[in-house]
Amino acid sequence: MGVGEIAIQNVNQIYRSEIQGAFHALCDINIRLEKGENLAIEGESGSGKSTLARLLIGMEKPTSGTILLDGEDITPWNYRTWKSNRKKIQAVFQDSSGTLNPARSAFSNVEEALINLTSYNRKERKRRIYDLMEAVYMNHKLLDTPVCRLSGGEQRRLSLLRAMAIEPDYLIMDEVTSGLDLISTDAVLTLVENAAKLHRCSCVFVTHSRKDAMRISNRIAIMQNGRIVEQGHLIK
Ligand SMILES: Nc1ncnc2c1ncn2[C@@H]1O[C@H](COP(=O)(O)OP(=O)(O)OP(=O)(O)O)[C@@H](O)[C@H]1O
Repeated sequence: MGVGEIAIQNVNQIYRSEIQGAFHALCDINIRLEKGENLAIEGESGSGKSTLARLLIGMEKPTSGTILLDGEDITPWNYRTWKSNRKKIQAVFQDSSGTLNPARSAFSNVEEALINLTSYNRKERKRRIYDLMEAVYMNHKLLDTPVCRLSGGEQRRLSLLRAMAIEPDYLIMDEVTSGLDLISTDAVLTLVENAAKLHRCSCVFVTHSRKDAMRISNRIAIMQNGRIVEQGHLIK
């Protein structure tokens, strides 16, 4: 198994509570993704899409099963292992409050990731941030603005831009286009398309929108009640 491949094998996620008892949020999930492939995970609300995304980035551990990145089982990884792999795998969620520092400027939020995870010098960092701002149709003037004063859509684009700036091997996106207007949606999808082509980054794209899935993905898995009910290649 090479760099950029994902194998999700017999994964189950069971939540237990006193009121509900055992709830199977994910049942026997099996997905294999080759390097540079883009997988859309589509399904109705509550079908388990975000749960699967959380497992892929170590926010939760599965009840059973294995998840292999580059052939390595990530399920036993602890906080330190995840931290040392931040360059490899990046995630963007609908709510960007967990990834961006609201008090700091847009520029310093992105630059911090570049300082920590790449070897770009100051001039290269600035160039990269300006180029990516253009790619997502964001005005350079916003770079000096504290994140807390950006709109929800701008914050989402900024966190995507931040994740892509460091050119990860894997990019996990959960509902990154929901609630955005048509122009912003187009900008986000174009950026994802280009990143996948240029860096051969493997993307997992959680969405409700078949149209968005068709545009940027070559594979699709459709979920229902915690199970994958259909899986295959998208023909464009
Ligand atoms: N920590 C938890 N404890 C108990 N149940 C949970 C937990 N997290 C998720 N669930 C349940 O698991 C199911 C799947 O949730 P999930 O968020 O993965 O769905 P989704 O397909 O992403 O939905 P949406 O499209 O609305 O975001 C839901 O019924 C949810 O209530």
